[in-house]
Amino acid sequence: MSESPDDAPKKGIEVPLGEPTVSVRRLSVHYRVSSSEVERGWVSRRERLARRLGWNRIVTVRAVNDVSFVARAGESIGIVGHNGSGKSTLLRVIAGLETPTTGDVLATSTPTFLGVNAALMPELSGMENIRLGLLAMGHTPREVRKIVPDVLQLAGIGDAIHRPMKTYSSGMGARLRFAIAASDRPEILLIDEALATGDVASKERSEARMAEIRRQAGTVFLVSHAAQTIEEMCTRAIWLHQGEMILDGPAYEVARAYRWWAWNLAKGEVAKANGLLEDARAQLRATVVHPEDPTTDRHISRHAHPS
Ligand SMILES: Nc1ncnc2c1ncn2[C@@H]1O[C@H](COP(=O)(O)OP(=O)(O)OP(=O)(O)O)[C@@H](O)[C@H]1O
Repeated sequence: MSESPDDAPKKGIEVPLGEPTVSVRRLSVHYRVSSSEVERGWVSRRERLARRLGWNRIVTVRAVNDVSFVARAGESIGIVGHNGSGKSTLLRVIAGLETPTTGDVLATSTPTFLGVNAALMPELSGMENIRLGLLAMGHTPREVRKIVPDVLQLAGIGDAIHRPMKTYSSGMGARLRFAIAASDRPEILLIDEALATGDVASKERSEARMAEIRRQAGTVFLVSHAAQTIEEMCTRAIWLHQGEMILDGPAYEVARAYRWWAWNLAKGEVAKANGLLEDARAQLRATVVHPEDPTTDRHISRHAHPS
């Protein structure tokens, strides 16, 4: 963890809140996997012994565990947490790419998902990928011609746009994917780490586009390990830890709490870090809004999952 604690008070981004767009209700995603596949996280003594003896048991990984919240138009929500905390799984369920074990997600429109591995073709040039991507998003060839200059400007990768994508750096690829997905100014945009690799200029363009989506009463979700990215780009943040929601609040507050916890953990101050987790949980319990409350989701009718 390269980040250090920053105690300077931050103002954060403030936006007027609109109607609910996404409601996540008591969502859990549990995977049943062979014990030898579980590499990360805590392993019991019994499990260690079983592995040493070569026994293979089926264990449950609680990737997301009983998470609830309501997102509103005009919000950009950062999802922050350590490796394996459930960030990508949560985003995939909101995108409708994965079915939850229990709970559900309601959304006012189908979210646009922008993953690090969004399917672009490495052999084709950036320009060809833009055209194909836009056609795949349902645009007509005439619309594609109109939209391409906007995507090129947002991607900002110059002449490299005519080179095969397999020659791009991960940052260039990420910017291109963001530019294609954001060209639609979707009502609900889900981004998985794609912005973390950009340089300063591209980050500013991405930030401006996210602000524009927010102004048009859209909702943006951004998954990142980097508390700073979340703080700079989001209005609100959710901290996940081992699948559990630890804190939900203004991005600068959550980013600061997360950073302080991660810093203590990195310094080996485990007891202090555990205490900070407990404090954050207590704060969440004191502020939580229950999505079961009919007033919070009365405007949400369509299920996020196409099936
Ligand atoms: N398809 C799967 N089958 C089994 N376990 C999975 C699967 N997908 C994710 N997991 C497990 O679920 C947990 C959460 O994974 P997830 O990728 O959502 O975390 P993350 O916070 O996005 O991690 P990272 O920051 O490392 O990308 C991890 O323990 C992971 O190993």
